[in-house]
Amino acid sequence: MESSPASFPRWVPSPSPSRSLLSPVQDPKVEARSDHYDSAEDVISLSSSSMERVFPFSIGFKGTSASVVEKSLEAESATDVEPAGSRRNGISLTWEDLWVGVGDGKSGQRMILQELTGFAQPGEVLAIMGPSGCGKSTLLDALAGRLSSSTQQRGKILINGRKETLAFGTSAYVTQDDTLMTTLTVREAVYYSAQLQLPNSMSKAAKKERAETTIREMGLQDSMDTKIGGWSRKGLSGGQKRRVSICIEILTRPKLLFLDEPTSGLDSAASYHVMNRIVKLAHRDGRTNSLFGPASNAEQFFASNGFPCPTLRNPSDHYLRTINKDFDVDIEQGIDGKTSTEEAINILIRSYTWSSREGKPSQLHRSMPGFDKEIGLFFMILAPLLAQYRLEDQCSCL
Ligand SMILES: Nc1ncnc2c1ncn2[C@@H]1O[C@H](COP(=O)(O)OP(=O)(O)OP(=O)(O)O)[C@@H](O)[C@H]1O
Repeated sequence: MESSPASFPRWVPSPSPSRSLLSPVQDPKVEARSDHYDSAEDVISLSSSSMERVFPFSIGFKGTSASVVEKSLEAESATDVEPAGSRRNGISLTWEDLWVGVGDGKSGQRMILQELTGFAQPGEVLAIMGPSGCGKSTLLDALAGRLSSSTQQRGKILINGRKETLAFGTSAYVTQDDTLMTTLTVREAVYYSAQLQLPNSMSKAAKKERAETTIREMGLQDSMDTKIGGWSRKGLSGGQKRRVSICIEILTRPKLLFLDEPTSGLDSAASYHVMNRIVKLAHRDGRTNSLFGPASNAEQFFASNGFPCPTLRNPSDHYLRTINKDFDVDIEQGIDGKTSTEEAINILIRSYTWSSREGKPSQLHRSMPGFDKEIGLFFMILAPLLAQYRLEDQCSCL
């Protein structure tokens, strides 16, 4: 019996990064290239809402005084829920010609990211997809200004088209690793965090209410009084811990939210609900059209290059299968019985480079001289697909 692919649930992709909060790398080359973007088409963004926590963007971050933070938070609490479609407080994020490298132990440098360009706009949820180790976390770390000091970065990262400092609390980052106090209950962890993060102008009762609402939003109402637990004492499951981490980060309704694998450890229903909630938070500040085009373009892109998604296969799985060459040694026949992964990657890179030069997928994209295949593949997937893979498109398929 044959079923329609549309009747099958699709995997909800999850963004990534994971490292500790560190000072941004101050690269003189980056500083020197801090032009403004004039065109709306030259802009990107992630999700949205409002407030809290340091956002050490790699360009121009100078820190923000507590009073500014407080004002920002107070203003936010006054307009906590904005009408759907409003982009008034949204943040657009653009990155262009972004390079990140690390020392290779000798005197050279190994590039992790090369010449990446993209954007995210308010009200949008973008998913970054790519094989393990291709640099997804590094990209998000770079965008969030969290690259470790052992890395070097150059390129432009612009906020609302400008080299700008975000007020404290404007962005939040849910890391891959859950760093939670194991002895606290869910209610305590989220409430204490609300007390620390939310402005003094909010009453204790309002903070408590915000904490409990957020816990419910993440479907943790039945675990409110469960201790988080750790290796010595079992408490929450891994997926529940992920949700507590997300709760803590969205308490303040940040305008820019970076999530590193927010659904790891969650079953498909929980993944759907968590992502659905995140999408709703993003929509609170307004839905925008991605210049990279809708997620469905990805299917067309792969199909037109000779790699159509087979019936009943999840498209996201198909893309990753097509470009992941880590296990090529196990694949004798190539991905379609004749083409090797290496060849498939080259075909996709050439096609994307050509189409971008023709101005098709992205006017932001520049020619990519000298980028290696791994990075090319990363760019291929990250720029046209990653940035295109909007969660609302995914969710609507579920
Ligand atoms: N600070 C660093 N020093 C040295 N190498 C690094 C550093 N940061 C990242 N790398 C390397 O860069 C590559 C990309 O790492 P990254 O964590 O960004 O990949 P990823 O796509 O997020 O992988 P995964 O999906 O498996 O989490 C890896 O080979 C990693 O070892």
